[in-house]
Amino acid sequence: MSEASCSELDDRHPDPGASRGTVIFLNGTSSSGKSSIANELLRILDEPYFHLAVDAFHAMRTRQEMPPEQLTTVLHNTWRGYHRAVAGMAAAGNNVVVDHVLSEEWRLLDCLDLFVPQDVVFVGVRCPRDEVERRERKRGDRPPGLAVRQLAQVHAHGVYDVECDTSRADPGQCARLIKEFLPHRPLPTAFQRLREKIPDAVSPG
Ligand SMILES: Nc1ncnc2c1ncn2[C@@H]1O[C@H](COP(=O)(O)OP(=O)(O)OP(=O)(O)O)[C@@H](O)[C@H]1O
Repeated sequence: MSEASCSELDDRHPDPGASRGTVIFLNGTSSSGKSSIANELLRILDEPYFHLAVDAFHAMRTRQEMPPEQLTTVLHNTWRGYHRAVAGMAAAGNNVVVDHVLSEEWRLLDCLDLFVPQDVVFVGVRCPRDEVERRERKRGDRPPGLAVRQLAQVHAHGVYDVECDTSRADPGQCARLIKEFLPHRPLPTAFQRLREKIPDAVSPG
């Protein structure tokens, strides 16, 4: 390729190089209110953000029945692909809101391995047991008991940059708390501290 055509290509595909996106990582059980906060964040944040939800990835999959062993692998690979899609979007300079359920340890290890730790704002989305059960019953589109089964593992790592209790604050208030936190993020971030705590944070997944 000639020098001229190379520079034309560069003009059409500007590469800002060093810039990476911020990842606002919402973690909580099902029905804790993550999607509601993500929607509010996209409404109020000044910079462009993408809400990447794993449900959207599951919805892209073909609908045909498969045997249980295959389904287990396909679900696992969907999660792994989702993590890599988030990392890829952030690496290309896009800001991302992730809503995630860290109900299996490998998911956190995989994210710690993939995401640039100083770019992650790790948000604990807390909601007490009685209230998640009430919401789950009311919405009726999640298997009964799902949120309670996830409660013990989801927050087991114990470290966040910022936390909200959605039984005390509505999604708008939680989103504003996160927005106000963004310009004052102390270092090391929760992801940096977790990588120190778990030095071989390389996913077995
Ligand atoms: N702060 C809140 N106060 C009261 N109700 C809320 C709050 N946040 C969410 N809800 C309600 O709880 C239900 C679940 O909310 P949402 O879909 O945001 O949860 P989620 O954590 O994304 O769940 P899932 O992981 O199952 O998709 C919805 O009916 C929503 O209206």
